[in-house]
Amino acid sequence: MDPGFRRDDDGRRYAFPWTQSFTAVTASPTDTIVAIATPPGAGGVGIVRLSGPAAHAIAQALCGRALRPRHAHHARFRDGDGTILDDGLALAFAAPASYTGEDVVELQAHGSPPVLQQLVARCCALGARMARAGEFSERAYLNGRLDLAQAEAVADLIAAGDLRAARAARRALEGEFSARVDALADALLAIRVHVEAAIDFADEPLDTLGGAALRAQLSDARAQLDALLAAAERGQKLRDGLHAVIVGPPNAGKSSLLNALAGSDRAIVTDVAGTTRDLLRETVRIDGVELTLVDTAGLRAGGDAIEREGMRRARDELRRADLALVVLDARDPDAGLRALAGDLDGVPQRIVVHNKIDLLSAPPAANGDALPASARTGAGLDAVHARLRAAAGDDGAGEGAFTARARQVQALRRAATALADADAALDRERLELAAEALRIGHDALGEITGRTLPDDLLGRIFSTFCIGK
Ligand SMILES: Nc1nc2c(ncn2[C@@H]2O[C@H](COP(=O)(O)OP(=O)(O)OP(=O)(O)O)[C@@H](O)[C@H]2O)c(=O)[nH]1
Ligand SMILES: [K+]
Ligand SMILES: [Mg+2]
Repeated sequence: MDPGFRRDDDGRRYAFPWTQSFTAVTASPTDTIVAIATPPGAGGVGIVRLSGPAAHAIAQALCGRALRPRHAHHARFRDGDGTILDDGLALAFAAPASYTGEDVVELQAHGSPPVLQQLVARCCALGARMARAGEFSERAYLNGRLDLAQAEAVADLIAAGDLRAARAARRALEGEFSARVDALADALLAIRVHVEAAIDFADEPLDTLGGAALRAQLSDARAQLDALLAAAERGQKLRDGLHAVIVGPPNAGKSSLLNALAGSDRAIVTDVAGTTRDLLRETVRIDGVELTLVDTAGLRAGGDAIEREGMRRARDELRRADLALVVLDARDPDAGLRALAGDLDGVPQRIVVHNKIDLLSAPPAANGDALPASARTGAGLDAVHARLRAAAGDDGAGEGAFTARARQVQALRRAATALADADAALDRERLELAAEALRIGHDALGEITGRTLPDDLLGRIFSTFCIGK
């Protein structure tokens, strides 16, 4: 069904505000869910969270008293036979002013796994059921407390590997990303209204129907979408971490560079060409930015069966890389690069390092984009750090990125393609085609915030969250 338009009784199309045409997934959960909200393992405090219509009644039975919303109560949590399971704080929130939009209770007990499990078991005996992964956030989404991009940002914030990723998730959680998607969707709706109206006057040339203004609006929307896509792609890298593969000819110093960047002797270094065979993965943090570095076997013709298998793995890994960190011997970098032949084709980004500059008799001459360095002395490594950090989505300012998931980036790309199609269709005055492309673009944007969402997507999205969130 077309979410942006309705037909009146005479069959004429009219625009229908898309935000209103969105019918929330109407499943209104009637059961009360419970889960341990703090991470597994022992801790000073552990929190059990309840959400749903019976949350307050269950907590009352457990604590032996009624809870006033938004007050901290000291309470003894008792089992069915009156045994004290633990004592702690109980906090109640009344619907709709809670994380999920339902009645919620948080029980803060001692962070002992068996105690917390007993509390959960008691809540279940009193009528709750165990929450599925992500079910609290799913309910928050279903009750309109968060849109989908914000709900995903909650999971991203929890999983953030470093401060920059956390900040980007925070921005998405505060709705900045959603607001930009919504603004763009509104702009597209206006364009759709215009095109649909023009279809009804198909005999007239588009120019007389405000065609120029329409084209200007569309090109504006495309520019906004491109900027949003760039910010989302940067955020996706922050979220997923950059996957950088170190490649180069044997003995160029790849393993030495990995060790220097990781700050520890992870990889075996010898002067024997062909030392590294297996892939060696290392998560490194460069000035607070997390990325995965993979050391690989040196690429060259020949080699024994083990080395050839190593090279096969290296090439395989390179195909999945976001970035190739190419290490060449500074004394003859060109020969090294030639040895890599077509191996670097298709890798989205590369950083070339001319290593072993300590062995040069003269200081290295500027050589294109290549970074002169020495894994042995540490010379030039700052520049390697800076380039890696930039490639990992940190533009220095660190602003402007939103954590984004592959799902969201794909939807933005689909929208961008659709708008390009719409533009091309308008060039040819094919209004029906343009209208259809605009609808596809509009729907793609709606998927990001969850305003237009294929039903099966919802379950898949929330099942990737952790329990208790
Ligand atoms: N002088 C100098 N020697 C280096 C430097 N980097 C690495 N080496 C030496 O070069 C040799 C090869 O280093 P590796 O790190 O094992 O090189 P690799 O590229 O991993 O080699 P393979 O795994 O065999 O492909 C070792 O003897 C290192 O000590 C450097 O910056 N300066
Ligand atoms: K070596
Ligand atoms: Mg090596």
